[in-house]
Amino acid sequence: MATSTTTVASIHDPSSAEYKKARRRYLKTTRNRDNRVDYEWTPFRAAEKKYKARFPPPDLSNVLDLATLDESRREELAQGGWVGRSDAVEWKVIRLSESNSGRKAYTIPRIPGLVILPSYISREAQRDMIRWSLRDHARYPNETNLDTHYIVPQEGIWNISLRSQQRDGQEETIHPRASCSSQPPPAEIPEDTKPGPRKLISNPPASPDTFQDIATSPKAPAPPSNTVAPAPASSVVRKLRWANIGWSYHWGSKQYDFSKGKAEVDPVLRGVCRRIVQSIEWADVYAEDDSSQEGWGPEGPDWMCWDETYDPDAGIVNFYQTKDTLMAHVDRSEVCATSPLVSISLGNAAIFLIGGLTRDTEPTAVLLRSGDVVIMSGPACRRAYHGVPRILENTLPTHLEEGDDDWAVYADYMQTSRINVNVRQVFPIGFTPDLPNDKK
Ligand SMILES: O=C(O)CCC(=O)C(=O)O
Ligand SMILES: [Fe+2]
Repeated sequence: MATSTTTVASIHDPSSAEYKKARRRYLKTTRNRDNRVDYEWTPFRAAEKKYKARFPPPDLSNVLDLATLDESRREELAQGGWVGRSDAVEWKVIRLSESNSGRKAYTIPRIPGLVILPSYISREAQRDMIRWSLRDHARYPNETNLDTHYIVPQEGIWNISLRSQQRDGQEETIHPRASCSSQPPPAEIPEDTKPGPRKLISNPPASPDTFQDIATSPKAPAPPSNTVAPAPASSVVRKLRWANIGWSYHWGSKQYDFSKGKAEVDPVLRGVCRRIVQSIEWADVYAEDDSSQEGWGPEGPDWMCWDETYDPDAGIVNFYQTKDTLMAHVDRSEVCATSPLVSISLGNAAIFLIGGLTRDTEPTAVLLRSGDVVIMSGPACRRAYHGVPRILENTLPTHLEEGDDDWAVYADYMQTSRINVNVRQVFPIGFTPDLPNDKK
């Protein structure tokens, strides 16, 4: 059974061993660093730097933490000692349909179109989604970041790694895609499997006019690195960073590859996302916003029809280890530029930053905990810069440390992980992209 290794608040307590260790490490690694504040930093970059800092641990008093309003999440809040504030930014409660008793939905007036639903996913459903992400989804035929550099058998890295553990000491080896048997150990870890910020490429936004070009000229995928050595399955599983949902998308080139055809979005996940979108009283999100008519495209706002027209066809499952970050970016590869993007957080908590249409807008920081759902919708939010500068270590809630049957192996992985299930709509319903006949 997995156990929490750090006592509550230790990294925040100057007399604790953890605090002293972090300080020593900080002094050692920053000895020769130029510590001047860079005045060239955009407000977004400055916020990323602030929350990434290992020492001293960042102050979260400007981070919106809606879990602090919920008595039933007290224990969760105490884990790791990372707590933000409910009054860090102005918010409003909006209506949810009746079937959602006990749940709440919030909007942030400074980011029209952003909806936060704390603790929307039940504890049981969180465990099911974690199992699904690792065991059922991060495997053939869905693409993962590992496929670029490793030959991962069809059952997927999670199942192979589990089988290896059960065989007592006889670890299965995962082989690199590029042959490197005569090579020395890798000097450099390939970008796709490296912890830390992802390298993101900026592409022009997708639109009904540009997508046909994209569909017919996908960028070549990155070549496999020839510095990757064979590795035991249990270490490769920790290098899993993403697994694709629906339409094929490559994080490296930030483009959909429509030529690969359309894969089904898991029906349970699709149902969860549609129920969430259908539950929200969108008039509470948009009707009172003065600028609500702008930026929607030629036919104007369409939020009134989302209960019928919202249907996700793509997405990504992100797997973070506690040192990983996701740099500021805009998700603009989808033709539907205003349709809701549903983002589900599982496992350790994270700081989520969301700003505006450029990096010059000061971002709002939101503490996302396991079971929280964020919706990014509409012109002001769907194409706003956002990122994840910090996974908050030791914040795995107890309901994910304990579970029945097979849960122990998941609890062990989740001890240092966060999973984000990020679901999007690329095309309006009824729109059939013009693809080669065999791919439709
Ligand atoms: O991990 C998150 O909360 C956000 C992920 C994200 O922005 C993305 O997958 O595009
Ligand atoms: Fe994103």
